[in-house]
Amino acid sequence: MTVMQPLETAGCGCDALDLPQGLTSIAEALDLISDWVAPLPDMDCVALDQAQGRILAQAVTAQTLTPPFDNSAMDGYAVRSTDFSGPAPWRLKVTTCVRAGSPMVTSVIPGEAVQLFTGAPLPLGVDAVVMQEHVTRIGDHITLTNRPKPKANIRYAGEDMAPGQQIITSGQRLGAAEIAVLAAAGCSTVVVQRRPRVAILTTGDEVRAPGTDLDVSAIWDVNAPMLTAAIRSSGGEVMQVVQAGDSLFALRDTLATLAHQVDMIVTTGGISVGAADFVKPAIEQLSGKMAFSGVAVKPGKPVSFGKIGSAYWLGLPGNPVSAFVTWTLFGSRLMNGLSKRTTGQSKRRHVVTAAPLNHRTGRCELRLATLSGFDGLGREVVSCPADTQSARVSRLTGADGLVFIPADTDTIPEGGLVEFMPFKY
Ligand SMILES: Nc1nc2c(c(=O)[nH]1)N[C@H]1C(S)=C(S)[C@@H](COP(=O)(O)OP(=O)(O)OC[C@H]3O[C@@H](n4cnc5c(N)ncnc54)[C@H](O)[C@@H]3O)O[C@H]1N2
Ligand code: MOO
Repeated sequence: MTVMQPLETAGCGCDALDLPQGLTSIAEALDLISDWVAPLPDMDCVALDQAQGRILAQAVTAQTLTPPFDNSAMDGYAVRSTDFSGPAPWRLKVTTCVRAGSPMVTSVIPGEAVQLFTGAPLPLGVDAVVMQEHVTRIGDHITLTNRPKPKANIRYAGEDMAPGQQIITSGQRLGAAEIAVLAAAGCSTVVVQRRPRVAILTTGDEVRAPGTDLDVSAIWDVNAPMLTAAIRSSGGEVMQVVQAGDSLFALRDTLATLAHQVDMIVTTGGISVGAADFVKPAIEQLSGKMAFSGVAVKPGKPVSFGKIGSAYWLGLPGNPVSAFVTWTLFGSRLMNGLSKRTTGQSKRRHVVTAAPLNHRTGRCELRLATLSGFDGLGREVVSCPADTQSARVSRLTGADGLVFIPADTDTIPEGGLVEFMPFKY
């Protein structure tokens, strides 16, 4: 067994004092998001078949026994273990047959057995079920050569869930497993957190909607479709997707309008130091508040977070890989905070590298990584084919997650230990 060191919470190294001035460390930025975000108070009551992906708002307690009655776990014969004294073989008379969904047979007397199908209610007086493969049946008699163990192949009432038992805590995201538990407990509806309402605002005079013709120096909008998908899969409701040019006044007015309509605005682009980067000046004109402006992360250095009125604002860089990485890191923290999600969040874990990784010190680098199996010591191995290029979107497919190369590390040798954050969890 390999024992790895525990992960440091601020293990990316980007909080070191000698690192880029004015940038917030990753750990501090994540803490600021958690500190600033107040969970949405509203809840919805939804039918169980509409609950997938929603966050449970109230713990659920079993109201009844599950299973509701003692029943057979096998197709076979219900018997009384007291009938098996003396030497084998033993011969019993089969009096009747009970199927799943049939009424219970009330009595089985010594020397008799009842044929049961899986799920059929157990008759009174029996204490074991013998699989039909383990008996010889001739006419209405069965012969057994092995003594049945008491309680064999019986599912007892309440052995799965008992009244008063908490079966699922609040804050869980409902997937197939949780929905199975709720269905077994007889819940037809559940109380879930309201989905965070999100607006996406992409900036850039050069950005065009996919499907339109590109004139000279124009590019298609990658960020809006990508973020629409990412926000929906983190449980958000995309209310508006707006494409704005690089104009301070247009951005200011659009942000002001959106801030009244949604819980959260995600912008992309226009937050660096260029003369046409107007997102922060627009927020300043709206008297917005800034929690952090720039993080010691590569890619994604300009990522920023604050509030415009009552709406949260997450400002992602324009480069699509930077926007993807910073959404993965910070956007999901924000969504989880808004929807009170408490469990199942992306867990960073240790893996080892398939080849040496070189890195320019200064910012913690999040490099796209592909899981490639296990080494001879049973440790999970990742490959990071190339350093992160914030505009090379094609590398996103095939990546399983992000490897953290600490800010102050210039080389990680082959087989070196690194933190890995999976995209799917
Ligand atoms: N002098 C400096 N220049 C830059 C710095 C710096 O520190 N000093 N930082 C660089 C880094 S790092 C990043 S990241 C970018 C971030 O800039 P912005 O967030 O202001 O983004 P834009 O300049 O608006 O766009 C960057 C890039 O991305 C393309 N883009 C924008 N939106 C989209 C979209 N929706 N879909 C696809 N591509 C998009 C845009 O055309 C630009 O090529 O700044 C560096 N510069
Ligand atoms: O911080 Mo930027 O995302 O490296 O290109």
